Amino acid sequence: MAKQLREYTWDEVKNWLVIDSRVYDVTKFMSLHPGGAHVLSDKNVAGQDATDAFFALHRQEVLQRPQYSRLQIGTIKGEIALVKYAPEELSQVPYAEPSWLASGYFSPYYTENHRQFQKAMRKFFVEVVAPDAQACEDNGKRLSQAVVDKLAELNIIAMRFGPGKHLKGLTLMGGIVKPEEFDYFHESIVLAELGRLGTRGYYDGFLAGDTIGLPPVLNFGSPEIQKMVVPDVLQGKKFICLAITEAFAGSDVSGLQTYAYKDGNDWVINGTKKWITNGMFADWFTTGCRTDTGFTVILIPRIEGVETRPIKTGYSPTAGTAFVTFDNVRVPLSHTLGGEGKGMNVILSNFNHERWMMCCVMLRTQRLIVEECLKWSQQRQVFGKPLNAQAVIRNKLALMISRVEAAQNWLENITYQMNHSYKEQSDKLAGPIGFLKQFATRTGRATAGDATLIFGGRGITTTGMGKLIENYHRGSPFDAILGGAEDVLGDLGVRQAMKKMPKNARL
Ligand code: HEM
Repeated sequence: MAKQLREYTWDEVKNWLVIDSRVYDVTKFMSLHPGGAHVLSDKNVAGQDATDAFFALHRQEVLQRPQYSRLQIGTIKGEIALVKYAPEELSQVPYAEPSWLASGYFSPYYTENHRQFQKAMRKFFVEVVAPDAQACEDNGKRLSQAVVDKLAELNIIAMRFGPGKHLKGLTLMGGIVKPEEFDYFHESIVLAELGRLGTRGYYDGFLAGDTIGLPPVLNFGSPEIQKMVVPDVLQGKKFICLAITEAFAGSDVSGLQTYAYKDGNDWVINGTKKWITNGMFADWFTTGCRTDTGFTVILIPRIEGVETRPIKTGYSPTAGTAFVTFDNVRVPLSHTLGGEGKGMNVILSNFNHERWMMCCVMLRTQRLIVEECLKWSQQRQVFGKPLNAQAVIRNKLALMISRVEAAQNWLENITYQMNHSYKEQSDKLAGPIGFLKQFATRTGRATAGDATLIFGGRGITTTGMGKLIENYHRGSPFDAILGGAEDVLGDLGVRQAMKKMPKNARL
């Protein structure tokens, strides 16, 4: 039964704490307080309005934790709380939401259905995913099966492969959107809500392996292979990953050494793979192999001869990043995806969607960082004034807002093109998506640097006020490397443009 809260007058609360009109009995908590006991009995704090003192040092969510919320014994008579904890609602902080969600702004791209979908998706991410994200980011465990089961129930796993045949007959998000109406803006909304959690390792742990490992099966697998793999992955019963990079070679696919040779009706595979996202818990490995006829992609189940061990990266082990070894692994020839020697085609066809997904997530996290900085620079007092009274801080805010707004507008433009001409993607979209990812990762790291300076010591601390800044600063270099290194992608865009230069173009 919920505790009965009483109303108090200021005279009655001399020994207690009052934060935003809520009265807390901290008598027993004092000696346990991580910030020390005496601060709670200080004459400017105990029995006084400690709202500003509290919010200068703690995130709102501290008071939501059950062990602390139960310290509340009542409220101050006639006063109402000003600070509202409502993470599922649209933020009213300027630029904290993309303009299509900000009141008074208009967008040519989003419909009422996208808005309804966003509302439901936010609620789902806040209520179901966020607690798991924070726990796994901290303890390094893989995302919980309970969350995977929920994702499967709402068909969110299937939605992460974009619009297409795989959605046919499914009820998406309880029926909010019909499979035939689901478009890339819907998918971008799922990704944005994930990015808004601000937990970079968990984002990759959140089935990123499925999103890049399954498309080669969906697009190039035989009907038998698809039957064996696709339903289980979409229902969250099995997991798949993409195993291309090696210690020997990354983007330079010709340098890969994992070798597959034919023996009767089987491939026999030997080699190693490195930096394989979700490899630690994958049941299937969509694997790039050198074969006698060139580069071939082969689907390898976790069977005898397959070993995975964790790689310690700079972000949370919840991503399941693995070093994979294949030791005389035997799989039927029918596990070839896209034909023998035609692996390059399979891999290239994956890239645009992967890079676009990364842009959706990382730009939403970048926007979250802008929101954090706007809030912090308003509430933090330095030299007797809010931090945002300093022109150097406002200058940083100006640049970070401009960067994320520019990238968001570009992202929406590209998403619109994807809705209309996805088939022409390799021709029309590979270059722009490469440029956008380069831009988003550069701006991301610039914003991470600025945000760290705004937050100072808190920006390099994994808990407390600046924890999201610290996570972003540590995680944003991953965006610049995974899915294609930043400078390589810029170069790709220019090379694509060069191919299209009219031969007769002259100054
Ligand atoms: C019910 C009231 C309070 C609760 C539940 C509480 C809880 C906490 C917690 C959990 C932390 C660890 C850091 C974090 O997770 O953010 C912390 C740190 C701290 N608290 Fe409190 N606190 C309360 C009130 C206050 C008040 C009124 C003050 C003083 C003005 C205060 C001063 C501090 C300080 C100085 C730190 C260390 C901050 C840092 O490391 O940056 N706390 N508190």
